[in-house]
Amino acid sequence: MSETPGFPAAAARPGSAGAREQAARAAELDAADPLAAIRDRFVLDAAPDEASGGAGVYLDGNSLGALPRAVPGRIADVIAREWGELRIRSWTESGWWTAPERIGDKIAPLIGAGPGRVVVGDSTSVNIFKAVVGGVRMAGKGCTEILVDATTFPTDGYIARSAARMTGLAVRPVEPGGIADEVTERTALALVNHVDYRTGRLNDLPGITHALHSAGALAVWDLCHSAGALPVGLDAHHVDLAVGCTYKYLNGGPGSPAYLYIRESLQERFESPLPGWNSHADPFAMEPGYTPADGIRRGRVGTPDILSLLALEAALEAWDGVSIEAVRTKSLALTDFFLACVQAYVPPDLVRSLTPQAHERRGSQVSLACSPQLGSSFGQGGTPVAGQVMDELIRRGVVGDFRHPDVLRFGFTPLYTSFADAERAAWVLGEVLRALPGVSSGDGG
Ligand SMILES: Cc1ncc(COP(=O)(O)O)c(C=O)c1O
Ligand SMILES: Nc1c(O)cccc1C(=O)C[C@H](N)C(=O)O
Repeated sequence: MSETPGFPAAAARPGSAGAREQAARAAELDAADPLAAIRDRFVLDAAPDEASGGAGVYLDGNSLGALPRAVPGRIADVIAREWGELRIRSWTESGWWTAPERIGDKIAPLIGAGPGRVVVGDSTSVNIFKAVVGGVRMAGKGCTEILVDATTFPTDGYIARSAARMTGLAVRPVEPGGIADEVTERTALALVNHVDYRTGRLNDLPGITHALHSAGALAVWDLCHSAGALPVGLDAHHVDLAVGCTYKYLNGGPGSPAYLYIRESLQERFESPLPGWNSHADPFAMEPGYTPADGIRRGRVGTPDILSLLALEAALEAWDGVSIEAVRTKSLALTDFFLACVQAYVPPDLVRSLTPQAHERRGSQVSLACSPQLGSSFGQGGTPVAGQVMDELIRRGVVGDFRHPDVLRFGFTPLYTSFADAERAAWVLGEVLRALPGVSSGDGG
């Protein structure tokens, strides 16, 4: 392990009383964890280990989920047998043609949707386009604007602006907490992130959806950072349209296809802005005129990305026998415990949690703002130190990520993250921060 300039080599971990207490608590929590055995369904590094200095704490499942063990064998079979031997017959005999709806129905219970309401395919960005233009086409004639979450992941804003230009509407950015006050009878829809990608704040999906409906507007939710991490309740809260990716907490793999949810009672009115032949009522009639399919199939576009789709289907087997409620319970316990360990191990005032303390406002990540006012060797011209801190954490085996300008993000995937992982990550963070110039170095804990 080569050293990062400015950071000493990782020291052997001293056994202070505080650290022993947190490590013992982690062991207790792991022993009592009903989801602990699910970790074996994933390919991960060996568990943190005191003797070796600990390797492999993966806290970036909110960007790219870990590999489920069921995927490689399934994909090998798809390639060798379904493609290699059956070839074109697999569209029917191996169920390739119906995979987008079949896999949509497997995701549906995780986001509180009944069967026939979710279709898998295309990227989240493309599905945002379908949902926003499709939503505007269903909105009242006098509508002049689309509200967009002012703190949104950028792709949503970019696409909403383009969709607005194409439909003659304006985009107005609004903080999610202000939507109930800002929505008017001229609002066609609001596009909102369920969990904020930077801070991990969980927005009030039931309340915001209700406020939008009261003003006659549609609610379009981006579930990228909530699906697979917490209950969403799409049907129960009468959400109109929703999109989300499958490569984060659903562990579908890099670039795995996204999904589109259309409320059942709206499906008949949904007019896709991308009416490709897969969404036609009779695709193999190959008629020049377009007639949309009934039901959720009208959310499809063109030929599905079969290898990625079937990798996702195998990945979803990791959910067999797991309830999303149990995942939420563990997620909150993990993030509570991580925050407690950060408080115990990190010298005061070096980091500040951007993630809400309140459980009802917290997603499944912890974002820590890392102060820019540290030693000059770390902050050239006022550049925050957080990026270098994350580089050093990764070098020491704790993988989170960094978002500009000063955010350290740690994602907790309850299917495979242990309490020992959380404790180890907080310890290493404290160690890295104590090594910064001008920070007094105790042994933490
Ligand atoms: C909230 C949100 N929406 C959309 C995306 C990305 O969409 P796409 O998969 O099309 O790149 C991300 C992350 O990449 C995201 O965090
Ligand atoms: N989608 C990503 C990608 O293709 C490459 C690297 C990262 C990502 C991400 O998922 C970013 C992520 N949505 C975020 O929350 O920052």
